Amino acid sequence: MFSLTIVHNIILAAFTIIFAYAVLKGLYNVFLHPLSAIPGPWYAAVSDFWLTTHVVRLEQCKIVQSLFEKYGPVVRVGPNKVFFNDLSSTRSVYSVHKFDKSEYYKSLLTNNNDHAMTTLEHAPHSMRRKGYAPHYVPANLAKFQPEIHEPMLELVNNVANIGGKTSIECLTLFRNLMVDVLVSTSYGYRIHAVKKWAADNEDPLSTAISDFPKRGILRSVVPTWAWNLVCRIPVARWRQLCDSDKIMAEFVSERVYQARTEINSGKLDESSETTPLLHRLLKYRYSSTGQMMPDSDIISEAMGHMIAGSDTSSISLSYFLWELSRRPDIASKLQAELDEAMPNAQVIPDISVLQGLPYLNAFIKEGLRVYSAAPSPLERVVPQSSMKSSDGFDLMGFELPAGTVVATQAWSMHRNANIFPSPDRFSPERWLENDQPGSAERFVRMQQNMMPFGTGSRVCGGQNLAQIMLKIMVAAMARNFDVVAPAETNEKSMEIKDSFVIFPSAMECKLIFNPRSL
Ligand code: HEM
Repeated sequence: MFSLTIVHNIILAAFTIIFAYAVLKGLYNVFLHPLSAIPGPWYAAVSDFWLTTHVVRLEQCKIVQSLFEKYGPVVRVGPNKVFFNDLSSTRSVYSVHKFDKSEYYKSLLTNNNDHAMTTLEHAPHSMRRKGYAPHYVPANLAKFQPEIHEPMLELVNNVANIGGKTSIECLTLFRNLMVDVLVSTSYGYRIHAVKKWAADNEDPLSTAISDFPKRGILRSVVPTWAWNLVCRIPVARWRQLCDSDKIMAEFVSERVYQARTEINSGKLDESSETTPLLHRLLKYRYSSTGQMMPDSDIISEAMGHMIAGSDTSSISLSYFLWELSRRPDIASKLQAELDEAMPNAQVIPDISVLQGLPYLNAFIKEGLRVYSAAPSPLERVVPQSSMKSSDGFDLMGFELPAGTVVATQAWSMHRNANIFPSPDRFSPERWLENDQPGSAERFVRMQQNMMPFGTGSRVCGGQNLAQIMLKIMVAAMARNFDVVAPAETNEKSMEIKDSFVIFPSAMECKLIFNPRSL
């Protein structure tokens, strides 16, 4: 009896101390913390809990936007986190000072190893980037057009065969197309994911790529011991999701092994006009050490590109096509331009022709503004000594100490009504040149505020490929089909949710493609 009372009192005392500590810490964070002068809701300053509740409800971008609307362009969103919505601060953080990334990015590791996206520090990142960057320059990508056109036209023919009789789930279809393109341009290998889709066969790699982010979210909220246990649950679909990292790693490892064997046996076709990404990486030496890139780095890097490139592009295109289904005015202008530029709907013109089509390009710019696939805060950390001030970093008059996490988000930069009037309206026309006074200046301001691919030294490494793919996919689909949304695809099902990348709330985008009389 006596010992029970002691235990009871000890527990009570422990709870009281923890509670008192939490209250004092909260009060310190709100009133005495070096960031306490920064506007924002007091409950966000107390702890990270409030923002996390919105992250798990998949609505971080919208909630942050509502804070900017209420508190202005600098907002404290957590005890140690400040987000801003301002062009010159964006330049300063991402392009001039090139702050390192925050720990958040480690949740995107592939094969438990870094790739360009997850390498936090500037110097090691820059070494990695030099290895892959030459692959994505426009002149090199243009050489891969046959590898892109082939699965694209195969997809068009398969969709035409369905003849608009049933709706098609676009996220899956276009992810398969991206997987075909990424696998052939990265490894010089054909996986035929679109063909498998047409035959109603699932492609395990494509499924693994789509499962990987979901696995990442689950993995980050479950402790390792519990994760190892739940992954043993003998349900095939569940095991597939748990193993998505492994499935991708095995696929890429096989490609590395195959390419090394070809190189060592002198069988590699050096005369080929195109060099897949993998072959570049296999020959790449880190500039600082002169060492070859180790296989583990090559594998995680290549996996990182497959993940970064497939869902982002397929989600963007799905939203673009949904917009076409709702806006016959836009669809008819786009089709009129494409009918002229693509007299034969089964022949995709050279990319230089598509790049010269004003309405297509305006449509894609507006699509990237409204339906940016990765519009989330891009977190960086104020370094120990920043060049702006000896004590910290001056963000629009607020002194931020070293270690503060700072970020801006494309979602808000793209919805600034001073730069983009009626920002919620989808209007390709805003990107078309006109002879109204001030039009050129307005155009420059809009360009400066666009950041669908991020900005500065960590800008999307594959943005040129994404741009090429979006142009080809929109041109081929809009030239060949009229897009109609079935009743199940509507404002509610397509409501944007975000978890770094966006997706429709229904997790699908079903559309009907009626073949046009060509
Ligand atoms: C519409 C499609 C795409 C969008 C919206 C998009 C968006 C982004 C964004 C916003 C970042 C910057 C992340 C940050 O600063 O934290 C990024 C990084 C990256 N993206 Fe993309 N991306 C797209 C397509 C692609 C494609 C097709 C590839 C390549 C196959 C790719 C490869 C990468 C890589 C490698 C990085 C890391 C860059 C680095 O730090 O060196 N992305 N992407």
